[in-house]
Order: sequence, then structure tokens, then C-alpha cells
Amino acid sequence: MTTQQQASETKTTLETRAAAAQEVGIKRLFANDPARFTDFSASAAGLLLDYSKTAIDATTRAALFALAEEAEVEAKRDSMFAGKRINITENRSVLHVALRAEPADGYRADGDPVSAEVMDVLNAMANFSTKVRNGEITGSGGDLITDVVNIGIGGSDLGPVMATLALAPYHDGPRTHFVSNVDGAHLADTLKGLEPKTTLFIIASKTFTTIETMTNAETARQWIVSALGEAAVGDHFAAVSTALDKVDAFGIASDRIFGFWEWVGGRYSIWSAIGLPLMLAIGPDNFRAFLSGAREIDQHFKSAPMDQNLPILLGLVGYWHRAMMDYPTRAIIPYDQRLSRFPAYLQQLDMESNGKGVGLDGKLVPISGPVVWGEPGTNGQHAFFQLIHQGTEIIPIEFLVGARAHEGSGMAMHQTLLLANCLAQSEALMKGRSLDEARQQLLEAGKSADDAERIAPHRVFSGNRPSVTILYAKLDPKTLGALIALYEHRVFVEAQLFGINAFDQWGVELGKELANNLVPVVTGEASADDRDASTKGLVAAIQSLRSA
Ligand SMILES: O=P(O)(O)OC[C@H]1O[C@H](O)[C@H](O)[C@@H](O)[C@@H]1O
Repeated sequence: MTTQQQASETKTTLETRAAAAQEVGIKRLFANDPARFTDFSASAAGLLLDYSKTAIDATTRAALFALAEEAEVEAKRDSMFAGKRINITENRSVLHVALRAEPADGYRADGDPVSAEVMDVLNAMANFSTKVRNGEITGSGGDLITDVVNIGIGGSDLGPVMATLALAPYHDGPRTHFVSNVDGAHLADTLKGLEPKTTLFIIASKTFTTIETMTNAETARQWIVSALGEAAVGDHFAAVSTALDKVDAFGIASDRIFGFWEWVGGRYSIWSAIGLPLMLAIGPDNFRAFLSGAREIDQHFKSAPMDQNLPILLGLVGYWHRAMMDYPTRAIIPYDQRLSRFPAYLQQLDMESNGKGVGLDGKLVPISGPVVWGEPGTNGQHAFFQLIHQGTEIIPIEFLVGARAHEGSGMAMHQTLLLANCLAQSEALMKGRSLDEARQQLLEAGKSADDAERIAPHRVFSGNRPSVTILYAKLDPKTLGALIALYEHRVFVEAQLFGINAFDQWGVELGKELANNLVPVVTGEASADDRDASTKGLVAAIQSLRSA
């Protein structure tokens, strides 16, 4: 059979299975296979992935593996790990895995070993963090640094925000704050209650040109200068960037500049010096544990056979739901409050990687990544789970939950209720409630036959709604590292199946270009006459409101 014939057969099989899945549903799969949980789950690096509550059966899974073979997922994975320039539109390697590697892993960017420089930066971060945390490095007046303010946006913000919150139980350093929006409210509200003499700013920007970050950095600089004088700037700033020349121009001392490399994408950079605020909060040892969890997933992704390979399995599940079942979104629902910013983090990781319309061949692609959204459980149950259970749109859910809490036995009931609710939601989505069951329940509650008949249809749950559950022991640094790396590689797998480049982000450019042109229009220095009628009308309305 030729490659084309094989691909065509795989496509036909998957389409047939998708049609059957609409009919057969998920419930029936459990009835037919009592061992379904064992057959459709896999574990690695302390993570258990249960994908049995999806409509994927053995035939479908075999076809998905065939699809992965045809898309050369494993070969392309090996190219990424080998430092090949797979980011073809920016002609760059993609080597965020090198940031959490051990020297023996021997990663090379375009043939050049990278381990030494990675270790140098990691050690410089550890040295700096230790001295800030123990008071050897102080503010300009000798005061202990009690508050760190990270100024960055996108990949220079979302990862540190998410990870710092996720690892709150491990904080034993300065308090951390994050400013990202150019809206003055963000910096103003953050600085309220902070003391210039005990505050350290980290200016985090891969390019050191992002207007939000540079505007916030300049205002922060003025805040320090007006309180402590120009000479104090050096003691109250550090910087993280690849653009070391631009940082130098800002006036930050070289021993407070932590670099990273072009082969690290912004949304893949939490492992780099972008993670400095996290290291300041939890210390170098916990940060290294965080890195080790990610490395464990890297080693697993590189070597595990497809049917045990968590990133490949999760990628295939995602592709099945998006491309074959035609579900436009997926919801990330952590039953872990400290992962409350994980959905937002994954929005950038997933949607900025796979939200593309053009493939590697420069031609339009029929489909690409889903809309990613989510909020923690149990809160979601009191907000949008109505639609998830009874709406006309099917939304695959990805539950994340830890078996153990950080809180002691005095709060054991909290974790019990959290776990019970997480399990109940995925069971309810799968099993649903039939019309007969709804009617019977109403009769048993004392409703009249007429009322039961009238109300029952409103209380039916279709069931057969897919979810996966990722279970871990406890949300510690190693587990968080593994979880993030799992999702990074899942995005990679889906990108190969969509046939797109996951590592550029040209789609963020047009808005920025237009914004720069509109600045003088908003200030009134330039006319809006050549803009479209809507923009013109809005500018006029803004100006009249601003002058009221
Ligand atoms: O870190 P910076 O260079 O300031 O970039 C911050 C963000 O800017 C853009 O929005 C890019 O699309 C993001 O990928 C990046 O994380």
C-alpha cells in the first residue's frame, strides 16, 4: 500500500469512527469493556492520564497512532530535541527542553552545545536569588528586599504568575507581584502599599521592546528615582532578556541582567531566567525540582512507545476532539485552586502556538488548534457547567486534580469534597440522566404524573460528553514542572497533526502596528480622517468624553 493509500485509509477509518462515536457514545464503551480504565489510561512522571471517558476505542486509537506515524510525529520530535531549526519562518531551533536538562543530555542548537551557557545563567540566578533572600543583596539604603515586582507581559508574565501561585506553599522569600497591562491601574494598584526602599523590579522582556513592558518599566524607574534618587536605580532593578544591548541602555548593571536565547519561545520560557521571580519566591532548590519534573517528561516523551506516551496520547485525544469530532473549544478545569491561572497560561501556550491558518507548506490549513479556556473547579460548577452538561455545544473537559492537599488533617474534608466533586463531574458528563430516570426521580420526589411529565425533559442529561482526568499525588514543584512540560509537548504533537509551525506568532503583529499609528490620533496630534468610519466615530467619542 502506498503512503497516500495508507493516509487515505486512516482518514476514512477516523471519519467512520467519529460518525460511530456520535451514535454509540461513551457509556456503551464502558459497558462493553469492564477494563476500559486500565486500557485507556497511562502514567509517567507522577502523572496519571485517564482518557477512558472519551469515545476513543481500540480501533480509533489504532487509527490515531497510524495518523501520528503518517505525520512523522516521532521523527519531528527527534528533530526538535536535536536542535534543528524547525521554527521555519523565524529560522530558529526550538530548545526550551535544554533549559531543564542535565549537562549529559548534550543538547545542541544548530550543532553548538548549549548546556554550559544554560548552567551559567541558572547558577547566576541562584546566586542572585540566594543573596536577595538572605539579605546580602539589599535596597539602596541597606533594607531587606521584601517585595519583588515582575514587569512583563505574555510569556514574560503568564508563566511566572501561574507557577508562583501554584507553588504558594513553597514561598519563603520576598512577596511577588506581577504587572503586565499598560493600563496604569495595573502598576498603580500594585505599587500601592509598597515601599521603594524594599522593592526590587524585574523587567522581563525577551525583546526588550514590548511597549507595555517598557512603559511600565519607565514609570517604575521614575517611582524609584523620585523616592530614592537616580543613583538608586541600580539597586532596585534587574532584567531578563535576550536583547542585552537594549537592557544596557536602560541602565541595569550587568550582574543583574539574566539572558536567554532566541531558541526559547516566549510562551516556553518559564524554565529560563523568566522564571527568576519564581526562584526568588521558592528558592533555587525548589526551582531545580521544578525543572527536574519537566525533564522527566522530556525523557519520557523522547522514549516511551506511543501507546504509553502521555504527550502523544493527550495530543491525539486533542486532535480527535478538534479535527474528527469537530469540537471548537476545550476547557481546562483544575480541581486545584492554586492552578487557577493554568487555563490562562495554556491559552497562550496553546492558542499562540496552534491558532494558525497557514501550514508549514505556506498553504491554508482546513483546521488548527481549538479555543482553550477554563476556570477552577468546584467554582465552574456554579458558573458554566450548566452549558457543559446540557448545552447544544459539546466541550471536551480536561480535569486536573491532586490526591493530596498541602493543608493538614484539620482541613481533610475540603480535599475529600474537592475530589468527590471532580470525579462526580466527569461521571455525570459520561453517564448523564435519561428521560425515564428524570421522570422517575420527580415521581419519587412526590410530583404529580402531569408535573413529572412536564418537567422531566428539562432534567435530562445527554451524557456521552467527553473528558480526560490528569491525576497527581500533590501539587509540588516537580509535579508542576511535569504538568507544564506535558502540555508543551501535547501542543507540539497537535501542531504536527495540523501541519503547522507551533513556534512563531505573526498574528500578534498587525494590532501592534495599528496601535502605534493610533497613538497620535488618540492624543489629538493627528487626524482620524483617513481611518474607517467606526474608528473615526470612536475617536471622536473618546475625545469628547475625555474633554467633558
Ligand atoms: O517577552 P517580550 O519580548 O516582551 O514579549 C512578550 C510577548 O509579546 C508578544 O505578545 C508575543 O506574541 C508573545 O509570545 C510574547 O511572550
